[in-house]
Amino acid sequence: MTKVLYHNDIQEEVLQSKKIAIIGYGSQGHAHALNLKESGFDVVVGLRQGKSWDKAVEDGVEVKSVADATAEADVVMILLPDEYQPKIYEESIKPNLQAGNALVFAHGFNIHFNQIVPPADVDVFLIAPKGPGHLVRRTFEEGAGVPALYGIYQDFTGQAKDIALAYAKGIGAGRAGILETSFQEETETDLFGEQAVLCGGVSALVKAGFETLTEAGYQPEVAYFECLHELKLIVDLMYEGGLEGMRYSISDTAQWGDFVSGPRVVNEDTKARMKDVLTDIQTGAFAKGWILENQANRPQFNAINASENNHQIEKVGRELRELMPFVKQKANAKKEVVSNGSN
Ligand SMILES: NC(=O)C1=CN([C@@H]2O[C@H](COP(=O)(O)OP(=O)(O)OC[C@H]3O[C@@H](n4cnc5c(N)ncnc54)[C@H](OP(=O)(O)O)[C@@H]3O)[C@@H](O)[C@H]2O)C=CC1
Ligand SMILES: CC[C@](O)(C(C)=O)C(=O)O
Ligand SMILES: [Mg+2]
Ligand SMILES: [Mg+2]
Repeated sequence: MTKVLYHNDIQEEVLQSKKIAIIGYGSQGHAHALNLKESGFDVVVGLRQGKSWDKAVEDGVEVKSVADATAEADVVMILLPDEYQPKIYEESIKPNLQAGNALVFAHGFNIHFNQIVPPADVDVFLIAPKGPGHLVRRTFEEGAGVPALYGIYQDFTGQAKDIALAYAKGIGAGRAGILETSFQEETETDLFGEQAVLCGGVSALVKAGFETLTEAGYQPEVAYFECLHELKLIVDLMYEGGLEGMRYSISDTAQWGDFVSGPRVVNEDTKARMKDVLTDIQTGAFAKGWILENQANRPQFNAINASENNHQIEKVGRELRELMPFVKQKANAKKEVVSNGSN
């Protein structure tokens, strides 16, 4: 079995004498900055003036411009949106990197697809949490953590692995498990997971289920609770006990329906489509399309986003969540950071 490292396997001294610049204070940025700071590390956040800057100051974190934070740091973690990283790297990070610094990513996209080409005299590695940034923060505060992958692209100092592991420990990943990967594996599996399963696959499945019920004349509220709201409760059981743990808690009727009807919906045809998605990722076709979409100022992204937000499942969901204060509270907490972080 692949070696999984945990909290007590890792020495953090190598990072204690270093200054860490977290560039960006969005979903991942705020979590890394606050978790590392509370783990005892010396953190500065690099930003432009704006909402994230104000939020970071409010959170008690030292904030400087991207150029100044990079210039004074030994370890520079880029937690900007992937699509903006190359430009900000060229303008403000690259000119301020010094030999022996570490350049760090939470996702391998820009290195793997050659959008950022780092100098030869720095360490380059990734620490990729396998979970949303807001959960990296929330689980850390709860005394738990989100697993992370580490991968070394360039080891100029000979210390890249030790620094990477200390960083992963500092954000709390050692409580859940830290695994070695490569930039290629992380990039391709992360893109595949978010497109085919976690985000794209699940959203399409939920919407198709909702539409099937409402088009058959069932109440949208019933369809919302059945196909979206309850998904979290079912996935929580999978998170805790795998498919077996989920099946332990559901009725035998549900489990039989799971066995006989699940494969009628997701089957070899679906797997063939998943393989197409993976091929587009591996060949770089997906990356090329995303880069071009950004160069054209996102016409398709914006149009699809507007139409998705207008779907009946979203309208009915907004109304129902207003009446569930325990759900609303968490959504608002997330929105506050997201609206401060996203473009
Ligand atoms: N989201 C996630 O949970 C995960 C993300 N990752 C990776 O982590 C990285 C960061 O992603 P994510 O956290 O989603 O990013 P976000 O979209 O949440 O980051 C937004 C942050 O970037 C700042 N920013 C944007 N443009 C600029 C600019 N021109 N100059 C300075 N700051 C700027 C924003 O500041 P402002 O308020 O001024 O706009 C904000 O603080 C990506 O590589 C992603 O793939 C990896 C694992 C999971
Ligand atoms: C699943 C989406 C993700 O890969 C993540 C939260 O891990 C992302 O890029 O946001
Ligand atoms: Mg991702
Ligand atoms: Mg991911």
